[in-house]
Amino acid sequence: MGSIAAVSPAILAAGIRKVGSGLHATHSGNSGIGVVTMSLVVAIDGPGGSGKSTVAYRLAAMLLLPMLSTGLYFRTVAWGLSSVVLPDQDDDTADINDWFDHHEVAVEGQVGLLDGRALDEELRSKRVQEVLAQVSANPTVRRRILELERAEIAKLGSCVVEGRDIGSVVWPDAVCKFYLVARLKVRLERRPEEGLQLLDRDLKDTTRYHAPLKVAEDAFVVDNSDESLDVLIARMGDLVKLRAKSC
Ligand SMILES: Nc1ncnc2c1ncn2[C@@H]1O[C@H](COP(=O)(O)OP(=O)(O)O)[C@@H](O)[C@H]1O
Ligand SMILES: Nc1ccn([C@H]2C[C@H](O)[C@@H](COP(=O)(O)OP(=O)(O)O)O2)c(=O)n1
Repeated sequence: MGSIAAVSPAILAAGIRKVGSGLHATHSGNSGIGVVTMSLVVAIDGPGGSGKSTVAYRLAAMLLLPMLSTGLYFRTVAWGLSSVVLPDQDDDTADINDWFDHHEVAVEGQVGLLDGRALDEELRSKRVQEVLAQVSANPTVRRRILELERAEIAKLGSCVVEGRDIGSVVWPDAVCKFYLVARLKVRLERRPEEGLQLLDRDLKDTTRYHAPLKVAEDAFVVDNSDESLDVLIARMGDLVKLRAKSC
């Protein structure tokens, strides 16, 4: 694990432990022999209010890559499931599989799509906030969303992906992994509408049995409490380029 706070990208790069190439060769074309393209996935994980979406958006723009906010899958499913069935953490129910079999969940930009209907403000509603942690802890929900996330990342090819378990579970071979943190006071100030519910979600996200929020062992921990976004993005961009070159 590294820290981005005070050291230069070159030193940081030397401290990275390599677990995979981070570059995936994908074949396109019906023959199976088609063009070989290389993809570069950047993973950004961290707790709520640490700045993941903001940083992912800015980093993706700088690197000219698309971004994917995986929290939107969980919020969209929480919205859909909350009107049907509330899953217990360890409940691997047929009901949930059935729900997924009969509904189409997708993410496009910063909106979730449920059966083609765009959900935006709904995803930050009280109804979603109340069930989000419970839905996110359910193993069936996680398994079904994991399939969607991986399919979307494979489709995008190269992208910046943010969430809770991207570097540890969804895409462990990401070329560069960041784990964002920010002081609690700062996070609460940045998320006034959520208040102390943020703490509750932190606790549930980090202690759930399936794919808990944790720092991947080869991730850079980035403190986003005080640094300006411009400085942070420039450093992170340098690191991604260094990592991509070394693969
Ligand atoms: N370095 C920063 N300086 C100032 N504001 C920031 C910084 N990083 C994030 N923010 C702000 O904090 C809020 C929460 O950030 P967000 O990206 O939504 O966090 P997350 O996706 O981790 O929940 C947003 O309003 C964002 O503009
Ligand atoms: N990769 C992910 C992304 C989100 N989740 C769950 C857990 C989170 O509390 C909710 C909402 O995620 P989201 O990224 O929208 O939340 P924040 O903007 O970080 O507060 O979804 C997850 O379990 N795994």
